[in-house]
Amino acid sequence: MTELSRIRNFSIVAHIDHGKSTLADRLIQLTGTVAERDMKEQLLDAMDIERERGITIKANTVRIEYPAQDGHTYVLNLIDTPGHVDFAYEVSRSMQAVEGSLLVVDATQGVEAQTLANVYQAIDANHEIVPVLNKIDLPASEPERVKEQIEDVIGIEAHDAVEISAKTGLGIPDVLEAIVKRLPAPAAGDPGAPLKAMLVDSKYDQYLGVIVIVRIIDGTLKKGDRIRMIKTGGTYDVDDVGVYRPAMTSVPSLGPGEIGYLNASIKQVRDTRVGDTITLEKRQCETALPGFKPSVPVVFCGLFPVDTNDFDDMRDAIEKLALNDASFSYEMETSAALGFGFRCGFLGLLHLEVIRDRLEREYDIELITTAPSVIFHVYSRDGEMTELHNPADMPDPATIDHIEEPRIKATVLVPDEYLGDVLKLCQDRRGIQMDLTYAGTRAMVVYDLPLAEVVFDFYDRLKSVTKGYASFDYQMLGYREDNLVKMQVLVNDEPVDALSIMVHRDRAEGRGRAMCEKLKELIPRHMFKIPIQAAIGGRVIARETLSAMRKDVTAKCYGGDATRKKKLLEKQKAGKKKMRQFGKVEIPQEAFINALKMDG
Ligand SMILES: Nc1nc2c(ncn2[C@@H]2O[C@H](COP(=O)(O)OP(=O)(O)OP(=O)(O)O)[C@@H](O)[C@H]2O)c(=O)[nH]1
Repeated sequence: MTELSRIRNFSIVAHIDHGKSTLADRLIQLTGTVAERDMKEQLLDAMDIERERGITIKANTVRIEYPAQDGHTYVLNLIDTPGHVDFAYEVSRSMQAVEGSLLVVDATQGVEAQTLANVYQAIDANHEIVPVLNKIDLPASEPERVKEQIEDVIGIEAHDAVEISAKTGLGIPDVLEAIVKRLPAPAAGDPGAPLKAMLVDSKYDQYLGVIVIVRIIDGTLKKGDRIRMIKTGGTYDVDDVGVYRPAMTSVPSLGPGEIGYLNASIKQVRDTRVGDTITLEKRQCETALPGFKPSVPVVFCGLFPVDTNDFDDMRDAIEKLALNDASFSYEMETSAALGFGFRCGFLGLLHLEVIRDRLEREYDIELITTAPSVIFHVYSRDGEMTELHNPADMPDPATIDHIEEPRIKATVLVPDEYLGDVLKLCQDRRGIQMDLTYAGTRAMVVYDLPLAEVVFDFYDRLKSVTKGYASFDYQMLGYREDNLVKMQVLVNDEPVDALSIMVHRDRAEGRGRAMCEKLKELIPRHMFKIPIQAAIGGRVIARETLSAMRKDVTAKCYGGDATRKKKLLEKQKAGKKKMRQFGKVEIPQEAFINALKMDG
């Protein structure tokens, strides 16, 4: 057990790409926590998707031993937090487990939307905060300007910010000293008291089962203890207790102030709740840690196998994924158009992408993803509210009194010259401006927006209209009534349920027209004429006609060119695999998503 005054627990908060993972790597490297030859970039980002996209999805932790200038050796526990908005809840939980934060800001970029969102969470958790300006090796870096910006926008002292380059290693020793000198030691706990530990995070290990990250408040945790999770009520025998250095290393026990892992033959991540209190079965602590909210899915979409024969494999894969991701929900869904599949719920769009990628990659299943949607609250005339997860389940409009939709508070930081485009985009998405302020040459715009207008392609559009210079973050505001209707699409007079969406009445015609035009381009011609219509209830509001095909694809290859002909036919065949049959019409997979994209 380490003496409390020699422990520092901290996290690193930053906007995506400002260098959080690179800094963590340097801290680990400089303290010799990992032998030089084992050093690979971004040690903490384990999953492939994380590596490829350079984003941190799941929080990780590492223990570093640092001999400080004062002659004492300190134990530094770093909790790496996810950087993306979808995982804000995990960030807020892991913040509770530490006392301080390094606020990393890219000195060439300055404060961004997620810098703000994350630092406010650190402030909420009463953290001591050390600002760190990264990337000062770059000629474009402006540390002085960014310091001023941190003071103006965030409102914390920044004149003594540590200036570093996580890439070259410049200034890293100063960061270590600042952690020891400027961050507080953990509050005193009683090692003899009944165990009280916070469940910070849990993850699944292929060989070891569920590994739980804990922060000890009071008492001592050791191998052989029988523990109880207060909220879930589960009891387990502890097989191993240890710390990440960053490799898992067993220790005899963990005491107050310490952060480490426990392994207790827990079968699934679902059995653990981030924020739960862990105590001993025999000697329980009197009070649990302050409550936590379970993370609830906010974005829903249907996932269907392209090849209906893959359904059983897909069910197995989804069940496996769900065991280890408590924030992902699913239920079976049958679509007249797409057959058997699943309606799945996610924390946000990135989460959706991650799960879809994993299904396709790790389990080799080709998927059709229907348009993401949100949960609408549908109030019937007799005052009852039902949650609508899928536009296809919309009750008879005659029975509906009104419909409410979730709204968000979106914060966008953007250089001046793109401000006009951002305002237009938000306005187009039914946004209501709440605030507009300036921080240097950047504008900070706050909008009240319907989540439904954001989940689909808002972020892509924002990036494209601002050439990637805008940053974005959001939080839920609650539900509000609006004039919402369900719009259906009919192809060859048959409704395609996977293309049904909820839209604002005033926008229905525009959206309907755009979708019909898109589908006309996306659906290949057939031997017959195909009407494509958008309708609200029984009323058609937009219509296009796809004319009949005149000649087959190989017609223009005259007799001789056999290979070319074969290639064309093969291409056509491959294309077929990705098509779905709707009545007599085949619709290509990409049509389901592309038809819904809203262009400028
Ligand atoms: N020139 C320069 N580049 C850096 C420095 N620090 C990080 N980078 C680069 O910036 C990019 C982003 O760094 P990451 O460490 O992945 O950023 P991050 O904040 O961890 O990103 P997330 O994990 O997605 O939140 C990488 O390409 C790094 O190589 C630095 O000091 N100087």
